[in-house]
Amino acid sequence: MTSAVGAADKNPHLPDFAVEAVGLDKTYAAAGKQGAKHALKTVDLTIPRGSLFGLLGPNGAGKSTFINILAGLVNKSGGTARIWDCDIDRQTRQARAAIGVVPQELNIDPFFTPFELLELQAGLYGVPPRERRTLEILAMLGLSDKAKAYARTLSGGMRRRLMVAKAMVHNPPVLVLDEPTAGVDIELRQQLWAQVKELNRRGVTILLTTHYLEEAEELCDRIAIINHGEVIACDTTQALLRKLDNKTLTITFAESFEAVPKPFAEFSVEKVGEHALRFQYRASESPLPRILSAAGSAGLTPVDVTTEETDLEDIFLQLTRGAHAGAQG
Ligand SMILES: Nc1ncnc2c1ncn2[C@@H]1O[C@H](COP(=O)(O)OP(=O)(O)OP(=O)(O)O)[C@@H](O)[C@H]1O
Repeated sequence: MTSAVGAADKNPHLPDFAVEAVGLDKTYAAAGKQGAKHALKTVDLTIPRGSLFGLLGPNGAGKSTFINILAGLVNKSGGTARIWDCDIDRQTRQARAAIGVVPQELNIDPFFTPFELLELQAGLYGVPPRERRTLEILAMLGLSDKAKAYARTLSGGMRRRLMVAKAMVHNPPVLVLDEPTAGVDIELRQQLWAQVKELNRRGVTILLTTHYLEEAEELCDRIAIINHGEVIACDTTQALLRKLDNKTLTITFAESFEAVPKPFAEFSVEKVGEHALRFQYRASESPLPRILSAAGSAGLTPVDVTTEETDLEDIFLQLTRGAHAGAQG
């Protein structure tokens, strides 16, 4: 296994993609009164090596299903997936060795110390004692001085970091974090973000699921948005945000009008009520002087102006609404 920490980008033997999923499909069988659930619908997703990739979606979108298939915890119904160039069906052992998963729940045995827990985990993964990096991993996650403390005495933040440490014992080049900051306070969230960025800086490819748009925006260089088991957008964070470079300006006029007056023909504009117009424009433009001069030509007197910025939340809503209507993003 190639060492993730410090893995050089230039190494020609490293794969271009940390994860490649093609046509990944999952239907959970019906159980009791619950009907069958088509949770993943032929998902194609590639995660470039070295990226900090966010899988964003509302509850029940299929995020956990996707990562649990990669982790070997859920059997897929169709499609293929490769982790670090190893097929999860045909090279199962290598694929598993290439991935570390930090689950949502903090399942830590309170009667072990962090050192013991990592040693145990390394044993489970068959890492020979001489290859274990227990102290190094604890240091990397800021837990050196807690190495010999009982886990029950650790703070919530330390426990989260210990979960990350556990997922790193076999030195996987790909680390998956399932909702890493769900229910975590703001200060702790910032700490975890810093830690995740540092791991990524050291060469670990990170895939995280979240339903916090702010988290994806702050941390991730690429984002895929998943809804009802379908990927509805996948792009660099910057490109997604550019799509959001969208502002709305509403001007209320003293006069009423029946249709959008002619001088506003050059704008993307709609009439709202008897007296107001709503303009859509790119945040990078500043159309207000032109709009006001058009208002002058139309003989209208502005009496109120409001603006709204579109953010990731809006695009997310737009896209997910589109998906409800059966459209593809
Ligand atoms: N073991 C299972 N059996 C049946 N249905 C399941 C099972 N696990 C998940 N599902 C269903 O599959 C769909 C996708 O669930 P999944 O947990 O992958 O979503 P998610 O995006 O991770 O949501 P969350 O953020 O709530 O964890 C949901 O409708 C869920 O109820």
